[in-house]
Amino acid sequence: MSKIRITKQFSFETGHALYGYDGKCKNVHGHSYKLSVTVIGTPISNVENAKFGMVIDFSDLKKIVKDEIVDVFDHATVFNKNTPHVELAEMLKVRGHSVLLVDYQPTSEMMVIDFAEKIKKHLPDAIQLHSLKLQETDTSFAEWYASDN
Ligand SMILES: Nc1nc2c(c(=O)[nH]1)N=C([C@H](O)[C@H](O)COP(=O)(O)OP(=O)(O)OP(=O)(O)O)CN2
Ligand SMILES: [Zn+2]
Repeated sequence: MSKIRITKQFSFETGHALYGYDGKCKNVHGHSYKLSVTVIGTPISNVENAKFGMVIDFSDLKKIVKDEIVDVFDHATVFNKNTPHVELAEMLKVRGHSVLLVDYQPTSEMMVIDFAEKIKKHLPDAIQLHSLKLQETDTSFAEWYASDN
């Protein structure tokens, strides 16, 4: 049976700031991120299986990405926990704002690496993560490919 790639697309609104960056993105600002998740596998060939003909049910893939990424990052502001932005994050948190402290600079490159690790952990054994595309703006995106890593 042929190997097939399937893709599901997601979107979420997230704030961030690039501490130490030499441009306007050092300021707290936000993006309407778009994430495309592509997995690869062989369509299930057992007619008795409710998922017959599917690599993975799109809704199962959706649940993984929603639980691990979309619901965590949507309407949160992401800061690098290794910078003085931790103080700002704490102030926002105590006032009830949704803040995420991550162990990396929250560029699209580093976020897509984080997302790849999170998704891989939850995929069934027979399915591999093929690639991710994280679009920060209409003109800027980062891609992760299993074949590159
Ligand atoms: N390699 C990277 N460069 C930049 C990142 C990033 O994640 N990786 N992020 C930013 C900012 O957070 C922000 O996304 C600005 O990006 P930019 O494409 O420069 O946005 P603009 O609106 O200025 O772009 P247009 O050219 O007007 O579409 C900065 N760099
Ligand atoms: Zn940005």
